[in-house]
Amino acid sequence: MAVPPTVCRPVCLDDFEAIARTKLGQNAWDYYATGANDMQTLHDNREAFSRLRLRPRVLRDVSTVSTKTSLLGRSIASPICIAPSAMQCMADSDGEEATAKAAAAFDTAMVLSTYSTTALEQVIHHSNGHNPYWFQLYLYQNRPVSQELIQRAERAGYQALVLTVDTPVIGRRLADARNKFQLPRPWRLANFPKDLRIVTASERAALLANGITKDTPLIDNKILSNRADAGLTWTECIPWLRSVTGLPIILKGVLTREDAELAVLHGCNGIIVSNHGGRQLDGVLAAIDALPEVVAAVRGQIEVYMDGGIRKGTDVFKALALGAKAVFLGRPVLWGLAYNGEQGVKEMLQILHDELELAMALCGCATIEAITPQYLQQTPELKSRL
Ligand SMILES: Cc1cc2nc3c(=O)[nH]c(=O)nc-3n(C[C@H](O)[C@H](O)[C@H](O)COP(=O)(O)O)c2cc1C
Ligand SMILES: CCCCC(=O)C(=O)O
Repeated sequence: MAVPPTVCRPVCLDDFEAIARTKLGQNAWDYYATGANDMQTLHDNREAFSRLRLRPRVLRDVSTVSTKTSLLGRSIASPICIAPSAMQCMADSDGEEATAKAAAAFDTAMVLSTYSTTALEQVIHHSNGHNPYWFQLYLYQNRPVSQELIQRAERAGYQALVLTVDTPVIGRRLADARNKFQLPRPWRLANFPKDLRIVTASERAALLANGITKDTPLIDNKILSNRADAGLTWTECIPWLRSVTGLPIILKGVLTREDAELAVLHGCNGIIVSNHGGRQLDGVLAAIDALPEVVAAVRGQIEVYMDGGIRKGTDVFKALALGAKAVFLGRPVLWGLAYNGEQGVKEMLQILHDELELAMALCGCATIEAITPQYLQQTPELKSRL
């Protein structure tokens, strides 16, 4: 992982991480890099990819390799997309705007976090007129606040809502607790008013009575978890969403066949198989290990994507071979931003794209559609998951 100090031009995604480590302060680095509790799942997300072995075919014409694909019917240049990650301005002052420009330059999809440090209207402004922007949602007990956010996202032109379902409460991130993590000024959660108006007047009074103000550390004091609705259920939340929006609904954070079947049953339009980058329930299985059972459960009825631990072109290839329509990147985008803003994210995407093309050529796949489970060694462990 360590990059020699003389190397200033990253050549792989781990190089971006090593450089970002030298550029970010402890507060931001720990918030971005670490996971929940013992960080077992954070580690497994990557380790599980290395357990999958490729099974290449030869003498296939790979003189031209195309990574073109589509998301919910909209074409994109590559299946490598950008996951929602909060508070990107800590990595680079242009934050989410820099990321949005990089996504547009690559003609790929970006999901914007509810907790962005740039207002959602400002971010989509950088679209190339074609590449998909989706808005990630946390739902609040105070539903009018959520409804207003949804309507703003719709008005601004976001084409889908990504409802994160693995975060009814925030995971226990030890480094953030030790640092008493707080979003440094001048950054703020830009999709919300400056004060605590997101909660109702009586909730606000209760928070203030408990000594919680807008200056209290963010993660540790449960302001955000107080705001988020831990009471969401299939039968209430999805119909409510449907009643307030016509946008496609993607569920992010599904890891089991049971929930995948429920997602189809409740009319969701897609699933992102994810364990939130190991930041929520520590000890859950690696995202890539959960992918096959979710793909099998939905039986092609809706699109399935995945995120968690993607750092190499062969990781992307393996995820596609196991049935993901596309993959999403969390931390690598933050490392690209910390390295060199918009340019850094572009460089990071270019390297991963080139690595994917290389993996496709060396496996004998000229198109994304050609990538199937046959390109993976069928170990007993993998067979048990397929
Ligand atoms: C710093 C950080 C902030 C994140 N913020 C959000 C968020 O606001 N909403 C969300 O649904 N997921 C969030 N995630 C999870 C990512 O969307 C994604 O699931 C995860 O980072 C993928 O793993 P990777 O970092 O190994 O690529 C965040 C992840 C990180 C690292
Ligand atoms: C404060 C929690 C919201 C951002 C998030 O989802 C994350 O940090 O993983």
